[in-house]
Amino acid sequence: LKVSELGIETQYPQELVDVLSRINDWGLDTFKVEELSDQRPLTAITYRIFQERDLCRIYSIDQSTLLKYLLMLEDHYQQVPYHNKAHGADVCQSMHVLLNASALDGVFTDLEVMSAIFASAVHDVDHPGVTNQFLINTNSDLAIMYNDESVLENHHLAVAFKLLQSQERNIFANLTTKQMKTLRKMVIDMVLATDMSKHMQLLADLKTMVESKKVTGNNIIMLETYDDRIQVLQNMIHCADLSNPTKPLDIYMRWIDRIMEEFWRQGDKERDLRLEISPMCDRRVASVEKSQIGFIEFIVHPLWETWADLVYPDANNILETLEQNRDWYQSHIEPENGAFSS
Ligand SMILES: O[C@@H](CN1CCOCC1)Cn1nccc1-c1ccc(OC(F)F)c(OC2CCCC2)c1
Ligand SMILES: [Zn+2]
Repeated sequence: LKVSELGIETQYPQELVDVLSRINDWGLDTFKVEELSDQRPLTAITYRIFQERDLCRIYSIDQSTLLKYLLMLEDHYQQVPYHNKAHGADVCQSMHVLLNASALDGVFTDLEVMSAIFASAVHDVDHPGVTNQFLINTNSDLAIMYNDESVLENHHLAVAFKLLQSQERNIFANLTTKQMKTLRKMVIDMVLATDMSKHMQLLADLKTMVESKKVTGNNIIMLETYDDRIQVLQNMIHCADLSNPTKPLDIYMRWIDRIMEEFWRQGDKERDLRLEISPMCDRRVASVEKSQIGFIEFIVHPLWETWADLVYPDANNILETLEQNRDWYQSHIEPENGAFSS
C-alpha cells in the first residue's frame, strides 16, 4: 500500500500505511487506525479492504464515489462510547478476516463477499447508544417506526441504503438490477441477524449445520442453497460483532471500557426517568469482570466454539485466545471481602 492510496488525509501517512499492513490479521489495532486516520477508521479500513479484494475493478465502482459514500456513512455513526465508527470499522475488518478462512476458499461469490463487507461496515450506523429494549420502554420514535421489532437493526439498514440514493454516493450504480436485488436482500438478512434476540436461533441452526457438514475432497464446506449460504454469512457477521473477547487482551479491555461506559450512560438515563435500571447498566453496582465471564460462558464461547467446528481448524487460534482471556478474568476476580462473600 502506498501513501497515495490511503483515500483519506492524515498527518501520519506512513504510520497509517504500516498499521493497515495488518488488514488481513485478527490482531489489527482498530484504535491505532482511529488515531492515525484523523478519526476516520471506518473509511480507512473499508477502503483498504475494497482495494485488497479488488472490488472497485470487479464492480466498476468509482473510487471517489466509494470514498464519498464511506465518509458520509462514517459521519452518520454517532459519537457514543461503544457503538461508534470504530466498532463499525472493527466488525468490518473482523468479517474480512473470517471470509478468508481456508475452509471457505472459493465458497462465496464476489457479490456475496462485497455484500458481507458492506453489511459489516454499515451494521450499526446511527446507533444511539441504547438498547432495543430501552427504545421500546421509552416509546421512542424508532420503536414506533419499527413496531418494536429489531428496531435498531432496521434503522441501521434504512440509513445505510438511504445514503446510497444520491448519484454521487451510489457505489452500486454499475451493478445489474439482479445483482443489486441480491446484494440488498443479503445485506438486510445479515444486518437483521446482528439483533441479539436472534442469537439462540442462529446458534441452534449453526450447530445443526455443523452436525451435517458436507465438505469437498480438500475440506471445503459445500453450501448448496441460499438459506445455507446466508446462514453462514449471518453467523459470520454475528461472530464478528461478538469478537471483542477473542482479540488480544489489551484490545479486548479497551472495548470493555467502551461498552461499560455506554451501558452505564443508559443506566443513568433509566435512573433519571425512574425506570428500572437494566442489567449491568448501574455504574454504582458494577462487577465488570464477572459479567464478562458470564458473557463469554453463556454467549461468546458457545458461538465461537461452534464456528471453530464449522471452519476447523481455521479459527483455532481465535478460540484459544478467547479461552486464555476467559481464564485471565477467572483468575483476576477480586475476592469479595469475607463478610459478604456467599
Ligand atoms: O449486550 C450483549 C448481549 N447481552 C444479552 C443479554 O444479557 C446481557 C448481554 C452483547 N452486546 N450487544 C451489543 C453490544 C454487546 C456487547 C459487546 C461487547 C461486550 O463486552 C466486551 F466484549 F467488550 C459486551 O459486554 C456486555 C457487558 C457485560 C456482559 C455483556 C456487550
Ligand atoms: Zn455491532
